[in-house]
Amino acid sequence: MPRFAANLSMLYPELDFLARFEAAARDGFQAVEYLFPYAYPAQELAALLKANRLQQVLFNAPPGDWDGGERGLACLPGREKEFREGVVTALTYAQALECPRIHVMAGLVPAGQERADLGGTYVANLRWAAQEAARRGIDVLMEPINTRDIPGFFLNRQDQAHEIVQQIGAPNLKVQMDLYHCQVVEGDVAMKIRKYLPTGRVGHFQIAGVPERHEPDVGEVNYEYLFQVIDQVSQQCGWSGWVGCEYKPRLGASPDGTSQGLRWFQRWR
Ligand SMILES: O=C(O)C(=O)[C@@H](O)CO
Ligand SMILES: [Mg+2]
Repeated sequence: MPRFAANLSMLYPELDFLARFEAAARDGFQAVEYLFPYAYPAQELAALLKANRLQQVLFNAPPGDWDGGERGLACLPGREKEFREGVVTALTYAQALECPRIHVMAGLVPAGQERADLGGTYVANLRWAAQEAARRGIDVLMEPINTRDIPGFFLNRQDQAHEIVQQIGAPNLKVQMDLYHCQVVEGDVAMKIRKYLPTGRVGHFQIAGVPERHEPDVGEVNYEYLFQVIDQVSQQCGWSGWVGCEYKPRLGASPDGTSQGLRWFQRWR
């Protein structure tokens, strides 16, 4: 049965970030993920996880100047030092939070540069990150993201990501398969789950309704069907990861809006 993690960067927007842990636990989640932990001491977050009996299953490495529009450093020539420092910071947090994986965002193709010019930097950075993470028993994830949400994002397709994972050949380098982005960019989602999950190269799923990125029971994708596909294929291949609920509640920040939108979660909690 798929196991679901609450994405605390998107869910519970009506609450302060630190209050979202308790809300997620109250709604029946046993795990959480979110973008960044760095605004808080790791020990404070670790205590919150423990108090609410939650596992941390994913967060992102520092992405560069997020407020300035950057979305990762991994593909950017000339930013290698900052990339490495960020990965070390992320791994230090991951150890303190007992989190088994970090997501390293690829970054935006800089104006005036071609995607093809950035592949070497991306591969070299990921290879380095995977080696560093392996020494600590942590997985490094790369996520294809659609360019409607993040114009200019370097990595967009599942096949691109899997090709790079195979090229680098590090067992702890995996793909974060966000089914929302997958549907927006390429479709044929169930067949892609069937194709890629048995390879052992999928480290994590994320979900959201398409196209508004609301609850999974809102929109054009039949997630009940996809959850059964994940369940069947996982049983066949022994996959035991998490599915991150990375969506914007359709009731927005109205009081209790996230909890009201969790009707779809009743039978999975
Ligand atoms: O945008 C997504 O999708 C994510 O999973 C984030 O980690 C990256 O912005
Ligand atoms: Mg995602």
